Amino acid sequence: MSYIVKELFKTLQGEGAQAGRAAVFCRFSGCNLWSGREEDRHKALCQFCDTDFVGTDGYGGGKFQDAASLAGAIAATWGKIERNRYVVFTGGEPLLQLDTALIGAVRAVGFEIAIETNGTIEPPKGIDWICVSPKAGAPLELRSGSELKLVYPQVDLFPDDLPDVHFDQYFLQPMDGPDRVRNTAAVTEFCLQNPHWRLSLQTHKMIGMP
Ligand SMILES: C[S@@+](CC[C@H](N)C(=O)[O-])C[C@H]1O[C@@H](n2cnc3c(N)ncnc32)[C@H](O)[C@@H]1O
Ligand SMILES: Nc1nc2[nH]cc(C(=O)O)c2c(=O)[nH]1
Ligand code: SF4
Ligand SMILES: [Mg+2]
Repeated sequence: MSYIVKELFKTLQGEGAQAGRAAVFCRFSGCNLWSGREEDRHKALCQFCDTDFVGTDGYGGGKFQDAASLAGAIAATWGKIERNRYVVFTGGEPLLQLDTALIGAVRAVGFEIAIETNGTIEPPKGIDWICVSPKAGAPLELRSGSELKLVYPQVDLFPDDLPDVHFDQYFLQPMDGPDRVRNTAAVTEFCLQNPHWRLSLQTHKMIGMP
């Protein structure tokens, strides 16, 4: 299977429980909840996306013919350090492309594997860290995993509206955009009143990391 990748870069995980950890981010192109075109945003199911995932023109992006070649590019992006190898598959929606072949290929070169997903697609086996970020109006197929990271506020999707979910950790992430400051204050207050939820800040944006 070939893989269409928007960008491939080394950074620090900016969000959630693994924030601050060095990682290679493999951003797959394409999403099932928005075309990625601005002219479509107003009619998309997910309308608040902060990411360009269209095409293959980002840093390290491209079409990779097979799992071995993409795993090789991920390993080259990480560099020679052997310890704590960590790759985060994201997008776009990574579960449109991530498969057992790629999971096996990156594990074979020593990587711990994480995913950032909107929770609408069942993942293949073998992922070490599953971060699910539900979207209002989209079916939530994935109801368990390592962390649930809910962008807040979303119309018609409140933290306690998520029935029958079983995650190890629960995060609220202020929606970035014109109301970021107000949204951050709202998340802070919500977490003070509901202490099983924790604040997730997009720290990479604060320190100028991709
Ligand atoms: C760009 S998405 C890609 C992965 C997957 N499609 C998803 O939605 O989880 C990566 C993370 O950024 C979050 N995100 C997207 N737009 C955001 C925004 N405007 N403010 C805060 N977080 C945002 C998503 O909810 C998700 O947790
Ligand atoms: N540094 C950094 N951390 C991230 N955590 C989730 C991200 C994403 O876009 O999936 C992301 C990202 O784009 N950059
Ligand atoms: S589901 Fe994720 S990648 Fe798709 S539009 Fe929403 S935030 Fe962006
Ligand atoms: Mg991002």
